[in-house]
Amino acid sequence: MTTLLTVSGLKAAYGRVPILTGVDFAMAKGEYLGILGHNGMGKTTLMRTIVGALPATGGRIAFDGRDVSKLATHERARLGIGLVPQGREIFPALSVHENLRMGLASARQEDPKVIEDVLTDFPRLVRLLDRRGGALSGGEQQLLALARCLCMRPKLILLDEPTEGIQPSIIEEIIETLLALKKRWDLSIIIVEQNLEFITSLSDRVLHIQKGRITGEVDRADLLAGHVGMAAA
Ligand SMILES: Nc1ncnc2c1ncn2[C@@H]1O[C@H](COP(=O)(O)OP(=O)(O)OP(=O)(O)O)[C@@H](O)[C@H]1O
Repeated sequence: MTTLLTVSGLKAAYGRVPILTGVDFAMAKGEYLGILGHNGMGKTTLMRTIVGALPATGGRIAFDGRDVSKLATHERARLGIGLVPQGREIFPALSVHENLRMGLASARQEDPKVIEDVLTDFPRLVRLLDRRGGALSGGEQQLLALARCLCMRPKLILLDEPTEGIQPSIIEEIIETLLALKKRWDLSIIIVEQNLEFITSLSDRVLHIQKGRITGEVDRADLLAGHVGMAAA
């Protein structure tokens, strides 16, 4: 197993209010890691601290063999850490194709062929390339946000609540897309979710976060046996 990400004693706060109180975990290259936790437990804060949108107040983040704790967000993106944020944040006035080009802009190398390559895994987007981002359904926007992130050729994607407000039929399509990506790309993903079925379908392992720290872990065998909810209780 090759380790891709190691988070040690990570702390973060909003002003004087501590939110992450010492997060510890490691993940392997190629792993899909789920993070489950109730509202307000610090899931989004953890994602924001890993990408550098929120400065850590303590601890260390090592990515691909290098300490990235002090690097700026764009430097972490160039090294291969991508975020698909909660709420998706696509550009509503830009077309689907233009949104994908924005993803290219944060890539290590801007190669326009990457968009074509990424689109092979997103047939639904191929039919919508000229449509404005704001005119897409929530599920289509989620697929676009994921495709846009892939255009920067990340090694690690942080997916924050991808199923929020999305129809079940397209949730199924997102699961299939992520499983196809796992086979075709050398990709690792952290999936923050409250949807148990979604997280179980995709994760090799699930961590449970409570009050800003990791308090439990469920492996693949227990996930398949349906024990994930118990760990989150
Ligand atoms: N910008 C902010 N300023 C101050 N407090 C914040 C800010 N963002 C989040 N918080 C607080 O930090 C805590 C953790 O929030 P966070 O968004 O990380 O939780 P979460 O586990 O992702 O929750 P959810 O499932 O509801 O998205 C919450 O108490 C929240 O109110």
